[in-house]
Amino acid sequence: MTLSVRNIAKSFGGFRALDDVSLEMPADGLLGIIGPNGAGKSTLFSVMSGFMTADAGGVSLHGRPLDRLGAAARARAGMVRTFQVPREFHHLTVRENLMAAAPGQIGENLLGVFLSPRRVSAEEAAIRAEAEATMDFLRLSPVADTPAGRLSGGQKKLLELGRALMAKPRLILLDEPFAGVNPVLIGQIMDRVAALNARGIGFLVIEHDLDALSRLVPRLVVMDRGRVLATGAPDAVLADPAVREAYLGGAVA
Ligand SMILES: Nc1ncnc2c1ncn2[C@@H]1O[C@H](COP(=O)(O)OP(=O)(O)OP(=O)(O)O)[C@@H](O)[C@H]1O
Repeated sequence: MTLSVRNIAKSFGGFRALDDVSLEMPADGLLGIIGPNGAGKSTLFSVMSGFMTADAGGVSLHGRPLDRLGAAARARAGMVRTFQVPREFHHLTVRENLMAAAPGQIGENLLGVFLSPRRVSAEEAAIRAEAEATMDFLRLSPVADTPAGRLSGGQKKLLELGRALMAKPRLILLDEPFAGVNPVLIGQIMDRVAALNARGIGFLVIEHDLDALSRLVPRLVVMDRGRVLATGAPDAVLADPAVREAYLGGAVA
């Protein structure tokens, strides 16, 4: 089973943010995406997850083209993304944020409440149980009743991962999961991602912390100015002179 990105192009005005980007990975794999600021990494995630439409090219998951689907439908098809700046509801608690992220709630549809109140409350109980299990898995239970706005940077990233998990995805696109996170919580996030991957959930991870990312993923894609510059094992890719030149202007240690 494969995630396949073929010849994606995306321009903003006259500026080509993505220029013929293709990549492929096993849908249950772990792939890192690196590159200098403005390389097009987040734009690629936006196009893949259906938050933006591509000008050309396509994405398929398990051979199924996703291009005609919006973000919610792609999430139902198994692919969800997180954001560089977490998008939690600040005033809601951690538990409420997780429950609000569950897709396809009958209770959201007012008619459903009148037609099948029992189904609505059964569904709410199931979502609540799922939120508890997710908090337990991510070790967020101690802050279950804390408003998300009061969490540390790392806890917010864990909550962002938890909100993605509530959609029961097969593949998660993580945008900078370690940015602004202290080293202890970076270790915890890495550990949880590895545990989820062992259960068969695939990950694409955009990250500037090359040290942490290289420990997490077996394969990296390097992007530069909207194109894929190199692909391979972290050690080999980071030793590539073209990558060193493009990425941090040759200053990769
Ligand atoms: N909505 C938009 N409108 C106009 N230009 C955009 C838009 N989104 C991104 N860009 C531009 O496209 C380019 C790629 O941006 P993108 O955020 O994808 O890069 P990135 O590799 O994720 O960078 P960073 O590592 O800094 O997050 C940048 O020059 C950015 O200014």
